[in-house]
Amino acid sequence: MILDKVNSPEDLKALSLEELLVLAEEIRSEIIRVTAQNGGHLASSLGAVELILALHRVFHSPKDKILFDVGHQAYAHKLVTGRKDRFHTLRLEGGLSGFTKVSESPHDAITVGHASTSLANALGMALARDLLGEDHHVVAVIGDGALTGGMALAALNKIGELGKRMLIILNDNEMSISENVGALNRYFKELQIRKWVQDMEKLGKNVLEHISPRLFGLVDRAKEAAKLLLHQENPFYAWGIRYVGPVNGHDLKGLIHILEHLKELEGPTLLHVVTQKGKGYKVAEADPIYWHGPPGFDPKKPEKVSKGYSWSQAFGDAVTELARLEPRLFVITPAMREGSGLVRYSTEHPERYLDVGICEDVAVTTAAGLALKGMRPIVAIYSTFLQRAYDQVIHDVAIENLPVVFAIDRAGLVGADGATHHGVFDIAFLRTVPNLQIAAPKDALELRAMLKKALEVGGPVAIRYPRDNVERAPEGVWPEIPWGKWEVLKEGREVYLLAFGKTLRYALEAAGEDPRVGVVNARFLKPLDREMLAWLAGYKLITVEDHQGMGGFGSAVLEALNEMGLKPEVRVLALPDRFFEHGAIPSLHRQAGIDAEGIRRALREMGVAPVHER
Ligand SMILES: CC(=O)c1sc(CCOP(=O)(O)OP(=O)(O)O)c(C)[n+]1Cc1cnc(C)nc1N
Ligand SMILES: [Mg+2]
Repeated sequence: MILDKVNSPEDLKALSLEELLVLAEEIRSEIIRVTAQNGGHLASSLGAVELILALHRVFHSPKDKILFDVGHQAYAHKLVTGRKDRFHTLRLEGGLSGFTKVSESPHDAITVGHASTSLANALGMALARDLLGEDHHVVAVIGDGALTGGMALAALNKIGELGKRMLIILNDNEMSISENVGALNRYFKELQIRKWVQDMEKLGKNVLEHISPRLFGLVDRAKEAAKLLLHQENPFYAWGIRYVGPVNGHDLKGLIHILEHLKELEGPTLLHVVTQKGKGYKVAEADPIYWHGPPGFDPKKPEKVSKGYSWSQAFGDAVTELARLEPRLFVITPAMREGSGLVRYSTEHPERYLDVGICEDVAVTTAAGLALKGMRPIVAIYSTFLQRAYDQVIHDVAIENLPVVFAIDRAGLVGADGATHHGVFDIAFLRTVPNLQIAAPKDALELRAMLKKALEVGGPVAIRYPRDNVERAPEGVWPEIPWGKWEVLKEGREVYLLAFGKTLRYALEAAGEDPRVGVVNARFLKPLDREMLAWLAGYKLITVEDHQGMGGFGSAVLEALNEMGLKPEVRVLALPDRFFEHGAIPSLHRQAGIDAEGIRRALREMGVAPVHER
């Protein structure tokens, strides 16, 4: 295999074009093989193979900095930068990250997972390069989806003003996870299909190539110049950035040729590259949405697998029904229609659905605008991505106590996506915000009850639920829920376990039939159920949460007990003050000590050893 000869990007410089083309196919096969075993971002990485080979052929990483936005499309980059022998460990505990990661390789210029950060990072590196008198290239690869993020657009504005030498590669496959959105995306599409460009293309190819390649070359350059000229309305010009393209992102020879030229240019240049998401694997080309991030599959007979009924689907089903009952309901997603379970809702209620693109800040503040006009918006958002809209939650929603519901999905440790995607800070950063209430349902029925009640109680309400499957709740059932009240699931004589969401299952498992150990579904995190807490203070207490310990649920319980002058023995089981890497969720919970075994350990330490151990 050619790949066997590639141990660093420099090895690519010695390969012929034919060898590079063979290598591209070998890399595709390896990406399919390992993603089939481990799961991962298949379609994005297949679409970026030629682009990555061309970049590493032309530039000299790690001296030249090649940044990948989001970093999920960089499997080919990992394979040609000395990690092919570990590639089979992709996204596995202790194995390679599914994204680029500075600590993993000197070729990984940035640690990513969240979108739209590459351009500001690139600007910083270019500024430092020039200040330090260094001479290297800075190249940022950003997808059309990531370019919908405000950070990216704001960085472009600054990059154009400062005029630093750098190359931005817009990897345009017209897809985010779902179909991409936004006016820029529409413009890119138009650029690709602009009639006259197509006609010129056809004319150039069919007629001129036969007459004189030299003349064909001239016309080609003339076309380029004409494009540049006629694209004065091209937004990148407004940003002060040279725009080149669109070019075929799978034409390895053409990419190398154009990159060789562009690397010599001064100032910021954007090369618009058109690729196909899933390129080279029929099922992924046909359905880049499902094959954006499939779980494992049979590479010979790739079929979609159902991952079971998830909390996301339970949420999607609930709001789809709720919208029939509440005409003011409006659901917003920041580019996560599938991930948030909103495909059905978006089909049934298109007029009250909005995908704003990868811009969580816009999602939250758009919801504020809807609420100010009397609507009842729900922002469907992953815990980790809500971090992008923290000020908007405070400034645009909470200060005016607006009725916005935050349906926080992926709350807790999320597994193979790792540290950039774990949703383990939301309780801490939300519970300090006045007016904002926080709840965590124990099952799909309680989720329905909370969503419906949240629309009635008014003010901002966050409802958090984990990345997990859940038992489906019957349609049409909307149970009442005593707002702000916890519920005792099991009586206990000596100690009570206070848990919610996913850790409730561990608490019930640890308590078993032991009459000394009670279990409380502490489903309201703000406000806490102080009345029940005062009663519980007569027992030993263990709080359990899939969240950072600092500022989490346990902290809130300790603060409340202190304010009430109550001093029971309390153990807080939560994540320690460090980041958790990627790995299987049960294993991560075990490491954090928040699973049933961790609870039993705490019970032993409190002198309540499990019955069979006495
Ligand atoms: C991995 C992940 O979490 C991805 S990949 C992706 C689509 C990116 O589209 P792009 O066009 O940039 O790339 P493409 O896949 O090659 O088409 C999204 C929305 N997400 C979720 C997401 C949401 N919001 C933020 C801030 N960051 C991320 N990463
Ligand atoms: Mg894309």
